[in-house]
Amino acid sequence: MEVASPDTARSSRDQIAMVDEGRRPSSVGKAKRNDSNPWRRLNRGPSKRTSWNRSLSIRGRESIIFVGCLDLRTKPKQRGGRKKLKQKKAPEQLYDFSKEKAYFEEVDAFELLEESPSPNRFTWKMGTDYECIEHDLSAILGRWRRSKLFLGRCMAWPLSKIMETIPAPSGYTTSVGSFNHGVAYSLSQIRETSSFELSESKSNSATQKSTREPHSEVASNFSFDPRGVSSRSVNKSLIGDLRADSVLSSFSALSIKQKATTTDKCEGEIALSENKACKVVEAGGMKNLVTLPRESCDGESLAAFEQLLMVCKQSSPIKLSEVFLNYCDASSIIKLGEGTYGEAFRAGETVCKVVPIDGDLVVNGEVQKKSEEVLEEVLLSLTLNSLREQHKNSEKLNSCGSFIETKDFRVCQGLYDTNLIRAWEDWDAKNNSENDHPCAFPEDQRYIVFVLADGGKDLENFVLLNFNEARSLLVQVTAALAVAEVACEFEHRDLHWGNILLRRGGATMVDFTLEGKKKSVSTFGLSVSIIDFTLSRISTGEAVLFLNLSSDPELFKGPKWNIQFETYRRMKEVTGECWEESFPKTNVLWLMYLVDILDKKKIYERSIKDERNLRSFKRRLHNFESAKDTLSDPFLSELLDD
Ligand SMILES: Nc1ncnc2c1ncn2[C@@H]1O[C@H](COP(=O)(O)OP(=O)(O)OP(=O)(O)O)[C@@H](O)[C@H]1O
Repeated sequence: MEVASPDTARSSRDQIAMVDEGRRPSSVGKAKRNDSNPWRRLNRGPSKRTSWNRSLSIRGRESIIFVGCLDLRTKPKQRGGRKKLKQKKAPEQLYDFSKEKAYFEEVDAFELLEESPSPNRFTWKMGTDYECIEHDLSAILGRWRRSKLFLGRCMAWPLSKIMETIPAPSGYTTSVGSFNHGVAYSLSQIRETSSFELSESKSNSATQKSTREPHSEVASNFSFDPRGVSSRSVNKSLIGDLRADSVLSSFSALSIKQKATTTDKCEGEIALSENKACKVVEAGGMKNLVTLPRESCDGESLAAFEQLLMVCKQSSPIKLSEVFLNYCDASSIIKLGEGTYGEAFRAGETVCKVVPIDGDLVVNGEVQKKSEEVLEEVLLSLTLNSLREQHKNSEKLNSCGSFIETKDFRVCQGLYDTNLIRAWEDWDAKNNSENDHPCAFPEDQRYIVFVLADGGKDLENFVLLNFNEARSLLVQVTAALAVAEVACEFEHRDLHWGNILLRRGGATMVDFTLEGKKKSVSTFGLSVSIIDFTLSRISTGEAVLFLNLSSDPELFKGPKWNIQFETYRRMKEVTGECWEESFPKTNVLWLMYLVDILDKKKIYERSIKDERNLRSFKRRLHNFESAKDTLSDPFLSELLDD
């Protein structure tokens, strides 16, 4: 039982609400600890966040880039019951890498400092409500897309093709046909000479490299089931004129694990180095493990990290304190809330969400996000921001202002700032944080800071006054989802009550444009902001960004009685686990969840008739396939002005 605290314009009587304690991984951190919750007690472990509430870092954001008929996604793992994906054909022809080569040369030659003025020299663009920094979404997207394309194409090759790209010493040929045990090839890159050496090893347990140049580093390890393999010649030259080291640096720039099929019908996995080591590769019942030297790892996140720096217009990471000083006095910083990944602090009129990235330290029971995942989240946020920009331009077909505005991003490095620690501890004393103390971060810890507009208080902790507010909330959320659905096939996929922020005192009407039609919603003084796009799916027009939720089975194992977990399970049914495809019905599922929350978990002034209307709306929701469809329901459309 939780006594909800009064909000600015709350009614005179105290409102008491039962609080739903079972929550999805990422929202656990938003909840106050409640020892009466049996689920929590069951899972109390040494770490504050427990295994069931682990979430996204083990999944990793994925993306598909549209290139003609090429599908450059990483293939999802096949599991029992999963719908087969429509596989687009891998390119039959060898790809012409000249453009990508030119791009990487351009990147190599790129002088960050030129494009990265110091933070003090930013040009500020005055928005209607607050200042924000201009981001060139298409340039960022283009840069990201080119690098993904390059990597995707390299990885789209069948294993046999990759083998053919390995220039062996003249006349070097190997036959693998007669082996009846595991075979692993280690591809060694000798930087000094820009040439390669293929080393072969045969072992039942672990790969042993038979030859290794003193200056070489293992860039990747191929392993496959040798059964059925006849023989293979590897003395082929590289494709086109692409330099071999470019191919390898692209391999090491992202950690990708992908099935590859040789022309000899044997299957195997290409495992690329991920921090410190190549993955364990299992094929044909064999396990092969290759440990990489440290140097090969640092390059791995470089491409994404450099792009992040570019997005932030930085030449190098800055200190956390430098970011906050842009917005407020250090002493005025207060912590507002926490999630599995981020700590949200108020800094003046903005909210800075600090997310540790790229480190080895497990934080809040989670592996830290990688630069490449963050980069895609940045792209997603900017795409949603563009709906706001369009909002200012009345000519646009689809626009709305209900997704939280991301004003800026910053890459930081160093110890957690003392003022942030003070704010963290103050919050902990009052709210009993579920997150790890930030003192644990090492000196070289990197962070991404999302500078956001202040959206107010989350629905879980906000006290609604009356049915009009509840209804307006539903209309505003549905309208925002409908606009984003139509504009960029957006699905939030995690719209629990911690991710809807509310504040009072705004305009009496909010406007949006849907398919060229301008509409307004009565707010009854309440304005809604939707946050946290970590699980969201979006199509930027050139790529689909999504998260393979099936990589984290825990997400679907929450208690049966919990509507939030039921919603994840329903999403799984609706999508058939094809998370990359568009299923606007998932937005409707979250609207059903919201109606349930407003019906069962929130207390506010409402009549019996209001309750009946809300429940019959919920029943009708089953018939809708998208938020856009839902908007036509009279329960919502009565609050809309054309
Ligand atoms: N723009 C904002 N304005 C006000 N409060 C915010 C804002 N962004 C985040 N918060 C607060 O911080 C909390 C955590 O934010 P958020 O959900 O984005 O973090 P997260 O780590 O991504 O969460 P998750 O665990 O869901 O992945 C929110 O529930 C909210 O209380």
